[in-house]
Amino acid sequence: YFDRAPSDSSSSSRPAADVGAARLAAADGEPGNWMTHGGTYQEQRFSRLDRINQDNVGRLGLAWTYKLDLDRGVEATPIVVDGVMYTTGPFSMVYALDARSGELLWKYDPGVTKTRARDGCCGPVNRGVAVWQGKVYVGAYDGRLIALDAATGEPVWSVDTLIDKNRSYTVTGAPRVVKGKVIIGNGGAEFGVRGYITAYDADTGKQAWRFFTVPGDPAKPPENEAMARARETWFGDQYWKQGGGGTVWDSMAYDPELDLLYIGTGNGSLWNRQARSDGKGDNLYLSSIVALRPDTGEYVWHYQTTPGDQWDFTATQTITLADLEIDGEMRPVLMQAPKNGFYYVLDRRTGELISAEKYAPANWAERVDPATGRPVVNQDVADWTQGPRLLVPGPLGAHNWQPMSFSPDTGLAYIPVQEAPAMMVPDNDATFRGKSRFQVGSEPVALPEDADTLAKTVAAYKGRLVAWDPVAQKEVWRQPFPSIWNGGVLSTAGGLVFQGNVTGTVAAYDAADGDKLWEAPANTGVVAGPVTYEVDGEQYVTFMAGWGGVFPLAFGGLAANAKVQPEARILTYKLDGDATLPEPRRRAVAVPEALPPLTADAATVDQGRDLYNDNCGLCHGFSAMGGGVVPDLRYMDGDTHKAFPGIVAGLYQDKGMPSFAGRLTPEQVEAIHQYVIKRAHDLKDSL
Ligand SMILES: O=C(O)c1cc(C(=O)O)c2c(n1)C(=O)C(=O)c1cc(C(=O)O)[nH]c1-2
Ligand SMILES: [Ca+2]
Repeated sequence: YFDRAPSDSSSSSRPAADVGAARLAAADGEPGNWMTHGGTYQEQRFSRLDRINQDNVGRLGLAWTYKLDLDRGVEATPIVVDGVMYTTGPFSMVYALDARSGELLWKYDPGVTKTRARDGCCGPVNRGVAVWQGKVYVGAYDGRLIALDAATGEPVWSVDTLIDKNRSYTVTGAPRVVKGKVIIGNGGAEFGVRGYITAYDADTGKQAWRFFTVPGDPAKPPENEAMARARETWFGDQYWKQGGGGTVWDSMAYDPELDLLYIGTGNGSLWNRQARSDGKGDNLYLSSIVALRPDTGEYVWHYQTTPGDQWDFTATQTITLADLEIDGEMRPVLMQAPKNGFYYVLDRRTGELISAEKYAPANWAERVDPATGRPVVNQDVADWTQGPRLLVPGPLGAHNWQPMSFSPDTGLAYIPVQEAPAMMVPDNDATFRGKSRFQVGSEPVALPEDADTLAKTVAAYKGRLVAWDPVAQKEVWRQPFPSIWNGGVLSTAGGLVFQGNVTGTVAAYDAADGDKLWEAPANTGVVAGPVTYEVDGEQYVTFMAGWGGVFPLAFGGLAANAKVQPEARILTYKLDGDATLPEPRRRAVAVPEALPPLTADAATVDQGRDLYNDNCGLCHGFSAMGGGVVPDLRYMDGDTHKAFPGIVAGLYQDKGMPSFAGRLTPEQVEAIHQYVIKRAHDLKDSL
């Protein structure tokens, strides 16, 4: 019953040619494939395959590995159709491989300009492709949506999805295909953009509809009724200059019976509501789940998880559909564990709140009031526009994009939970500063520079895999990790939960009680969500390995307990697999014997710190502590120090280091350099 009825045409016809509405809607009936981002339209990331199960999972070994071209963050969920795997690597490169052997069938590099990496918050990551009727769709980091021939990887069509080249939009999410339309959003709400999502005809690339998530130019009439209603919840005219936010950068799900497409929207842009909306208003449709008609993009309902968001509390985390028995009644629900720390169960027909409870510590709100469906916000604790505040969770969230899973067998959700508090310091006068700038309405982010405080902060960053009962709204078991930023999750009918983690391993747990049943090295931190599939009667489990994303880039100083080398590789396991994992690639990371002297006075170093954190910190690590993915500047050798002004002016553009000429004066570059030299001395002194 698990295997698809063999058809004469399927072997001889073009790859994935018959992946269409009927096959996708019934995807749970053919678990040998993994045909959509979340496994099925319900996005449960649960597989009915059980050849690999609790009794034999200890026998898992590598079936094959495949090294990706670029060692940067790997966040893709592979798609597997009829024995072929379609997946992506950094900078939106697409790979098609024989799912049995890992043999490369074709590769497609969209040629994203490497310096574009600066235009996104979290690195040139990509979360995977969609497949539909013989085509493979990828959203390129620079905003193009590209259709490839599934047989050859040749481009069939390409459209530019971006509306404004003067704003830093990027695409990191996986497209979804619903009823012949490819749907893609974008990111950029840390850079001043207006969020939207667009649907394109899957055959031709012709635009079908676009839904904006926040209102547009206040001088013009609203685009539609949903925008008219949203506008009443925004104040002043700043939001339009600041972008507004609400980017749809990751999650979607679809209910074919209700014919509703669910999208998750992101944070406000700027984060600071004082600077964005006169400090008031719900600011619809930020941090919301919005239900749309997939044919037209017409608004049907919304539920806002974080009204008036000012904490980067995106509601872009996994949207999972399931049927749950609640108070004796089967309810069609939608579940999400967004950044804000509450686990939401909604009725997906109407958006009505069924329940919401904290799945992790959260100090911004007391609880969600079931009568109003709204959070009871701790204004004094959480409103950092009134002054510096320690936020729990901070902007990294109690759960980020790493996908959660839901098992209908156990009735439990499996969530990569994290504790990542953050101190926010306001800049209430912030205004839009132009493209390619991280701008949220705060003072530049800084990490502790003294060893004791840093160690305490590192220790406060805790990660765990949590099994959550969504009916009782309570934790059932947990598996702790030494840091945050653990991988996405897969659960199976074999009673297993699979997850990679920051310690550089991949593992399987007992879905019922969390006991670890299997573990294997990955050489690198694993953040992507694993998948499982079956070919010729053999079940495989694939992890996309490769350390990256926002935590190692920006907060590398807190990743001391993580396996930070960014080796990008596909790891596929089967029972009794005997392939070997190549030796980890070692990087020479020694502080040079002779460091340039620190010549600047304290005031200049302070200026250099702010300039560094504002201009360099998001990629090279705040407070000049790298996370392994791009160079940690404290380790620069003598020649690099000599070339420093030239590098900042564009010498290494081919390596992805953009030019800051025109943004920074030579004096400012020198102040930054002096700060980096100071941090190199700090490091050397601490060894
Ligand atoms: O607001 C946005 O537009 C936006 C976009 C993205 C993205 O596209 O990757 C992230 C975030 N926000 C974000 O807040 C966040 O924590 C985050 C983590 C990551 C990642 O890939 O590691 N992306 C993003
Ligand atoms: Ca964000």
